[in-house]
Amino acid sequence: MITLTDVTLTYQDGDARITALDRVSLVAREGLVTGIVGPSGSGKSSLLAVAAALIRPDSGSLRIDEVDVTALRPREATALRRDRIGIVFQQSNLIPSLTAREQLVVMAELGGRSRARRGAVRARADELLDAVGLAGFADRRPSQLSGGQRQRVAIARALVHDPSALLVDEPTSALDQERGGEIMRLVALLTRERATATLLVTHDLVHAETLDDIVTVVDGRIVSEGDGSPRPSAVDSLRPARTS
Ligand SMILES: Nc1ncnc2c1ncn2[C@@H]1O[C@H](COP(=O)(O)OP(=O)(O)OP(=O)(O)O)[C@@H](O)[C@H]1O
Repeated sequence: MITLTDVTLTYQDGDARITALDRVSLVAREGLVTGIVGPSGSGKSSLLAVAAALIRPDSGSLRIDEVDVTALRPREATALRRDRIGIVFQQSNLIPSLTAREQLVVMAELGGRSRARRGAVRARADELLDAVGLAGFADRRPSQLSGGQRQRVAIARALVHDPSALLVDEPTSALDQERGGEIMRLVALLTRERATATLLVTHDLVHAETLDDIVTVVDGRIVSEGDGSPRPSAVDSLRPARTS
């Protein structure tokens, strides 16, 4: 579960300060995708960055499950980010020289796993690539994959440490509508299967049926939120996705 309580975030802008988030509170529950929508510049990415423990807010708190992240020392926050938080960026941010499998193995080894466990790490990478519809693509480099496939690798990579929080920033922005829909359904399916609390920023609602809950941000404030319970259409629309 991700819990933001009364979060305010400002940025220095010359002599002035911009308030990007203004006393924002929200709860994202495990097994559900909470969509964050709102106009450009409203604070969506800032909200995601705070929830990912990438930016510390000026005030208010972030909890991941039972842990108050805002009370942690920087090193503890880094460890928590690695172990409990998976992040998927707008662009897939893959390393060009690595194969799909290696992208996941490198992420797994950031956790300091020993060589003795290499076989297990590789098996885990292949299991995740299979889960995102990329069985058979493990040896391809990013340049040998389509945009949708690259985004699938990025999603698999975010799941390597079996996170409880999954944060996804505009995953469809580089894709056509059909591929974008496949990625959104995949995120929804994995959210349920792996019981992640998923926060997903999107600028449009074309694929709204894959969201369980929708939070609207305007001028750094939440102006509307759902009731936190799954919408029937979101549950019904899930099917195992294949490669795109
Ligand atoms: N590093 C920064 N320094 C100063 N101001 C910033 C910084 N990052 C964001 N802002 C400002 O904070 C506000 C919120 O920005 P944010 O990127 O969170 O919005 P957004 O809703 O994600 O926008 P978009 O949909 O265009 O990506 C905006 O006014 C933006 O200009």
